Amino acid sequence: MIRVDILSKRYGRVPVLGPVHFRIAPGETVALLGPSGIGKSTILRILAGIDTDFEGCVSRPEHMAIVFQEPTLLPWRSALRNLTLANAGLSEAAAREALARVGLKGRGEAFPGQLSLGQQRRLALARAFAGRPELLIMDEPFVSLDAKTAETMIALTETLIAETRPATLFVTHARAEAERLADRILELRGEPATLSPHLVQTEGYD
Ligand SMILES: Nc1ncnc2c1ncn2[C@@H]1O[C@H](COP(=O)(O)OP(=O)(O)OP(=O)(O)O)[C@@H](O)[C@H]1O
Repeated sequence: MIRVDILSKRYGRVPVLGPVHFRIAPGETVALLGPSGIGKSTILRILAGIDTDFEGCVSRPEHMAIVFQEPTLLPWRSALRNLTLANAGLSEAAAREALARVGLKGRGEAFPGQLSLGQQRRLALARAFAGRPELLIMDEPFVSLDAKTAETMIALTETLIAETRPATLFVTHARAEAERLADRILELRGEPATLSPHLVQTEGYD
């Protein structure tokens, strides 16, 4: 069980988050929804352990993967090496299989700069799922894509989540996207931001 218990988060003197408490069960997909600037990415960074400067505590599994808005690939490494370097113990055969799963069969030797942006995003997804993480964190992975590419990516993510079943927290502005992918939606509101009470399901979570 992943536990996030944030009492408060400030940047300097500015309070950004008030009390934010939620749990994510193994295999559950949770969407974090809210307007721009409310603190969604801040919560992801706290959950990922990238930001430790907050009041509260977080408990998460060690084995996690993060998909950022931009693909954040190593430009001087091949697609294959991007997968094996990020996932210790991943065999070359398994990495090739992971590339094939996202439609990049035969592109293992290509460098990120030789792939289109849509292909780079698919490579970033393959990298995240190939290691079979217990926790998957995604920060607006479908933003600023054309409608067709976004649809392909969402469908692919749905399939990979169904196959791999990590506990997933993903950030989005788009309610339709949240409703489609998530088992549960958490919505941030207010200043400093807290979770909108009527949307938070606590039953069954201690
Ligand atoms: N490193 C930082 N220093 C100071 N303020 C910051 C920092 N990072 C974020 N903020 C501020 O904290 C607030 C929350 O930012 P955050 O990026 O978490 O919002 P968000 O909901 O993810 O926004 P968006 O949907 O636009 O990505 C914003 O007002 C932002 O300006």
